[in-house]
Amino acid sequence: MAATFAVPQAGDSNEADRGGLLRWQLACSDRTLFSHFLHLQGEYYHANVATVDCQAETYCGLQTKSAEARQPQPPVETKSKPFAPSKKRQQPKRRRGPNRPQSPSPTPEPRDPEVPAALPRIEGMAPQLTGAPGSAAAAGGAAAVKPQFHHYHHHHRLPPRHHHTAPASFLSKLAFWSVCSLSLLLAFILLSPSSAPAPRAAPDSPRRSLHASPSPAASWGGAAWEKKVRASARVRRPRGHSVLVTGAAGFVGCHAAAALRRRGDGVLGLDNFNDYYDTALKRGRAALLARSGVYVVDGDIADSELLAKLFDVVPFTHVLHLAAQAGVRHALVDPMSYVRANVAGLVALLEAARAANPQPAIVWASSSSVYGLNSHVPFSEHDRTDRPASLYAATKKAGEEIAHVYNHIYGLSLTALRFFTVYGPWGRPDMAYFFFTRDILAGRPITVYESAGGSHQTTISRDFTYIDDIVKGCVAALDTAGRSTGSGGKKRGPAPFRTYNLGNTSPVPVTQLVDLLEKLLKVKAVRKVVKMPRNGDVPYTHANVSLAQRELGYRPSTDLQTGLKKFVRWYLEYYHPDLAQKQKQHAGSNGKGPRGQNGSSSSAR
Ligand SMILES: O=C(O)[C@H]1O[C@H](OP(=O)(O)OP(=O)(O)OC[C@H]2O[C@@H](n3ccc(=O)[nH]c3=O)[C@H](O)[C@@H]2O)[C@H](O)[C@@H](O)[C@H]1O
Repeated sequence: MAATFAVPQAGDSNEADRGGLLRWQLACSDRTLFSHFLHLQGEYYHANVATVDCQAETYCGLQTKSAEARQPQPPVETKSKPFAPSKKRQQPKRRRGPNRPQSPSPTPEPRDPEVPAALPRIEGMAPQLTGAPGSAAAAGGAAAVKPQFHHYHHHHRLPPRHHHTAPASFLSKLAFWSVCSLSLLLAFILLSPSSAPAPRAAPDSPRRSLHASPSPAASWGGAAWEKKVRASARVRRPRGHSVLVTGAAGFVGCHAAAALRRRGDGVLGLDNFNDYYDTALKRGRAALLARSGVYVVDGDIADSELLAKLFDVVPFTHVLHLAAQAGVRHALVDPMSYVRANVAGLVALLEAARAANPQPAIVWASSSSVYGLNSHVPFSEHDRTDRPASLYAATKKAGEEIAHVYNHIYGLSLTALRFFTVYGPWGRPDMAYFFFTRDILAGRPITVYESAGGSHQTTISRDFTYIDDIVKGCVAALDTAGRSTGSGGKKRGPAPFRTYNLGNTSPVPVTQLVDLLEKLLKVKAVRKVVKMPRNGDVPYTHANVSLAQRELGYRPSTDLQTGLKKFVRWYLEYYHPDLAQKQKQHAGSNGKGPRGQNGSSSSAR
């Protein structure tokens, strides 16, 4: 801890400061040194109060305020005999009370013989405590204690004690130092980096700091583990794929892995189960996959050793790379998590893939957000993507460029899919449709953005795309991906490099999304309409999917109302089974009959 304490001095020009008892600054904190301080305070209480009065201040790195500005003073003779607390306590008490000289003297007061006894300790500590090069205390303990200090300290700062009886004076000093100690302790606690509250997400927000959630399954390797990996990746249909799905415990990942597994592809999941949002939801998705025979390895895409091992154990034909740091607005909170996952993580994966033998074809999740400030609608793959509006978008755009490098140099087959606001059962709690549902049910207000004006758009709209349509697009992209051509780390010929929009092609205003949720939940939303802040959001998205239609046979078929109905049904069953039961009964009594447990045809259940 470099701590500087400034005590009003006789020479100070600022009278107001003189009146202050103690001014201090903590440049940084260190528990060890603070504990020294506490220890020294203990010494103070054991020692003669008047004697150690100055000494204790010096221990703490107390400096006269504006010390450098004051006139040079005659040097003070200090002895450097070793500190001997017990001896010190035995020494005769210093004069105090009415007998002590009262008037401030312009000449230095000779140091009390008791004071030097403590100086060696002060000398060793002061530089540490003050840390201010050239400061009086930093220059060396006792010499830094200037004569006026004593004058002011004894005659101005605590004048009343001179008129008290000895016990009263002792008590007042005790009280004074107690207050000082408590203030310092409080300041230490507040300013200590370790105890300072970590940046937290807003209350009830699913977002938290991004850390892989600890799990007993987080270790990997060994014969049993390899057996599980092989079994999960085993292909069960003729000409089926063996697919490594990264982000398999994520929203799109779990649906896609389940769909691939259903048709007999070999699927191995990989996920680091980070706590960007509720890890229980991720574990729930992984548990569903486990029931259908898909093992999700608990590991990080940035773990090159793990990736090499996986490619060593399984000759994957494909990688569906969906692991990423998602969310547009969260990039304001934790920008580095986007760089780590979407840039460094992607490179780690591509490195492993290019070194693998055989090289897999890679299909990966880019985003509609790469269109950024593009105003040419509907967004086509040929439109500009060089004006991202968020760091999330920028990292996805960077990913597209990085992918091109690996295609160009190593012959990796690469397909980027630009997803447009995907929603559905088992969705992401950080997305608006999800937390709007949660907040509407809880009776909490929701913030609905409206256009900030100035653009040709008047309402904020999204091309909301249902999860089943996205999964179909992913599977089609895997099925049509040409082979990677590299081997032994060298390109052997040109390999496919593709980019597709996967959207719904019909943008819906966010206000209409809320209308639909109100209807489905049978609860009126408390809307707080605000101008869209500059948080990375764009006012409007609309996919042109003609390329995906032509080359992948992609045809989105779920409108927002139908998709939201499936989402709401799942949400209620998952979070509010009692409410779901009531709705079912209500629907039954209206002659509609009970519905299935989950409306998603590609349900991961
Ligand atoms: O397709 C993408 O590329 C991205 O889609 C998704 O981003 P978005 O389209 O922004 O979805 P989402 O957050 O659900 O906000 C929806 C709407 O609600 C508005 N919105 C949002 C919050 C709020 O409090 N109020 C509000 O009106 C908001 O202004 C917006 O108009 C993915 O999260 C992202 O990872 C990425 O994949």
